Amino acid sequence: MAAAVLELKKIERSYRQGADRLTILQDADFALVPGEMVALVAPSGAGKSTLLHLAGLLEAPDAGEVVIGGRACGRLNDDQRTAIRRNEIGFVYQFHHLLPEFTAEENVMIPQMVTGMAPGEAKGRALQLLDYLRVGHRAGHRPAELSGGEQQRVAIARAVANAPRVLLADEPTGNLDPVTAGYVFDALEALVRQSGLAALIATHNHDLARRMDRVVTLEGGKVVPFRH
Ligand SMILES: Nc1ncnc2c1ncn2[C@@H]1O[C@H](COP(=O)(O)OP(=O)(O)OP(=O)(O)O)[C@@H](O)[C@H]1O
Repeated sequence: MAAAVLELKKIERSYRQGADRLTILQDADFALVPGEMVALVAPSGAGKSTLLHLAGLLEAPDAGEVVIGGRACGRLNDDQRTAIRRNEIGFVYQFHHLLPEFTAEENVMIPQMVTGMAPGEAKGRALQLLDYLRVGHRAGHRPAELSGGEQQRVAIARAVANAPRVLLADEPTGNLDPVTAGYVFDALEALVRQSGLAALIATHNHDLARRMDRVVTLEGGKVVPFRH
């Protein structure tokens, strides 16, 4: 089996709630290998977003280690974590979070230019990705002029613009009607399969979850296989 691109090792995470502590993750382990698509299905409030934030270095665990591409991230400083987040991790959220004043193409160019890529090259890759996700014909439009499904496909293109190793998605089709959700998921799946990216996708949609390689859930603070 290929080496994991994302590993969570003995992760602990709890939140203070008034006088109490709410334990979300306790001794949680998880690993994701290249080319793998894993669904994270758990009830609301179970800690899906927390797990994705920890995996994406947006939050730090209370204990345990997040390892990305073989590199333990716990002792890295903010700049080093930001660099890993920019280059190795792509995020897709339930709401697209595209920049409203910029076109679809520009939204996909910006993260590339932040890492120093020349505008011409960034534009070429943006158009290629938008075409691949079947929104190339909408490249010159601003987010408000796009449908929900188109917005999410642009958000996916943006998330993979820097060719990350890991894609983390939090309910990426949660705002869409079932048919549009299916189309957006088709595009996401094709991209993951074609690029060898590893994806962890939180979803409430069991039909989409079944199409992934594995389905996991959160139980007793641990990541465990989902059983029907
Ligand atoms: N910063 C915080 N401070 C205190 N409690 C928090 C914080 N973030 C999350 N929580 C609590 O931790 C629990 C898990 O939250 P999380 O957002 O990870 O759940 P989720 O499984 O993603 O839920 P949903 O499906 O509704 O998005 C919730 O009970 C939430 O209220």
